[in-house]
Amino acid sequence: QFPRQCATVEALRSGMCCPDYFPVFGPGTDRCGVSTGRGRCVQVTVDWRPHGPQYIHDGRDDREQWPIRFFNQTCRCNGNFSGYNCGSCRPGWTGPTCSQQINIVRRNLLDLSAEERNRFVNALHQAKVTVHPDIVIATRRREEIFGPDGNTPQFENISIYNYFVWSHYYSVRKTFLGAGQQSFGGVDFSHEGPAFVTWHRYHLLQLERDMQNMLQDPTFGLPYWNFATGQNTCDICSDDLMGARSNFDVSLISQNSIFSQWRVLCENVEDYETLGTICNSTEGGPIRRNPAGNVARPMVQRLPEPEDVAQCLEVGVFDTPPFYSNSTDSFRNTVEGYSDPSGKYDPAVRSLHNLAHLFLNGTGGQTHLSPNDPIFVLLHTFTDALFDEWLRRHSADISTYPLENAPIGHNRQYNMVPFWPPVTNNEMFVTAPENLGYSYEVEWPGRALRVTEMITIAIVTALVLVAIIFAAAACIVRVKKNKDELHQPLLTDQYQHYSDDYDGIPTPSQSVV
Ligand SMILES: O=C1C=c2cc(C(=O)O)[nH]c2=CC1=O
Repeated sequence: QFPRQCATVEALRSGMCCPDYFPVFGPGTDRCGVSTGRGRCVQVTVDWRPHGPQYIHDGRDDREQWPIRFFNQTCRCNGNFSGYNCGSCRPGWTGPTCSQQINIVRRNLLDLSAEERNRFVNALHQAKVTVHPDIVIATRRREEIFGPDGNTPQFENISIYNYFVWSHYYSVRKTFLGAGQQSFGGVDFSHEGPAFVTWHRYHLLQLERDMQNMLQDPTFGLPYWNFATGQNTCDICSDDLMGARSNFDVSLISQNSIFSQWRVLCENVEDYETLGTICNSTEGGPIRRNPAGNVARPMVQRLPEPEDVAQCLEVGVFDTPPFYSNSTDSFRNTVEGYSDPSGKYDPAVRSLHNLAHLFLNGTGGQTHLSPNDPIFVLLHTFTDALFDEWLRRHSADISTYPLENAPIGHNRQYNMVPFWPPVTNNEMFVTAPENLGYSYEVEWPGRALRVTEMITIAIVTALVLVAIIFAAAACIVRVKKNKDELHQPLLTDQYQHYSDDYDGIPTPSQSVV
């Protein structure tokens, strides 16, 4: 959420979070790398436009008009420079002056070689145990951020992967309304609205960049899981990938997988809600996963079909009013999985992204916990690939992305919670290869024909065939007639002339023949 340099009483009191890039003449002398033209410290721009009717507690949540409750000044970087102090590069650029263009390829996990699989699993584990070099998390609401003594900022270190988990939790946590009061759950800054695709896109970009820095490999790309297999098994749940099922407990991961050792973050959600605290970096129990094992809900015992993907990509409008989880004919609500794959909203349906989550049936199926299961990364890269393909096919048409009246956090110009430096939904609504420096190696399924289309094609084909047969018959008749006209009458004529009055000398008409 915030750079370590800004987790101080002074920074919080001043509202300024503009760390030095290289403080040549002491602290505060090179804010945002100003001395080398990387950037400068500016006022934060926030979205003041009205939000939708779902959120009714304005003034009560730190995430409103993000990030103004914490900071109102941030770095604005020039050119391809980026990051909290303009010390890094915009996605798609690398090198000391951020002038080298790169393209990262995100590949199907199942297409990786044994060595690549091993490297990816090890990289995830390294991210799980490596403290984030730049970012710390707030463990209290803004009201209590200075601690019991008013002088101890309540921030903690967190690992790179756990920061990925925590960011998701923070974006979906309920609004605390006071001790003894029920927290308000009608709020979600990353789901059930147009920001679903943009928020999760940035979430992944941030993890990918953190892992590139950790590995010192700017070409590292996150793979994806094509979850649209239509199967009732998890094809990436093997010990060389995301971990097989344990032989001892159906809902645990096999001990041959490193992921059986992972411990989850943000489990005690009831405590946070009643005490008004925030999840911290303390880990709890193991990852639970029981793919296709939810016997109470047969609908979530099978993964989406390839045909669902093909249909979803044909939904032509990005989002539709009320820009929520009951929107119909909305690409966003379809890929998120609250509509059926053709776009029709149906409250009983769970499809695509939602269905893949629920299929996992455990940690990965509960919104406040789901990124604890590393399958989350792969499930979301595939969802992002779908979003990118939709942007390509529909020419990145943002006209139906609402500027206002979307659920809180989802307006086009809203800064996505809890990312720092501020980044709007708008900035992620672009095709990835051209604007964000990554692309997907993926082949999309073609759409099967509908019954009406099949009938139409059959009728047209039959009509064309009949027309061809008629034309051919007419042709044959005409050729035959021509043949008759050319040969038979002439022979008859000639024969008649010669035979009728033949005297050995042809008449003028006979000599022409
Ligand atoms: O982690 C998630 C879990 C989800 C469950 C549903 C659902 O449709 O019930 N949706 C989810 C989204 C998540 O991100």
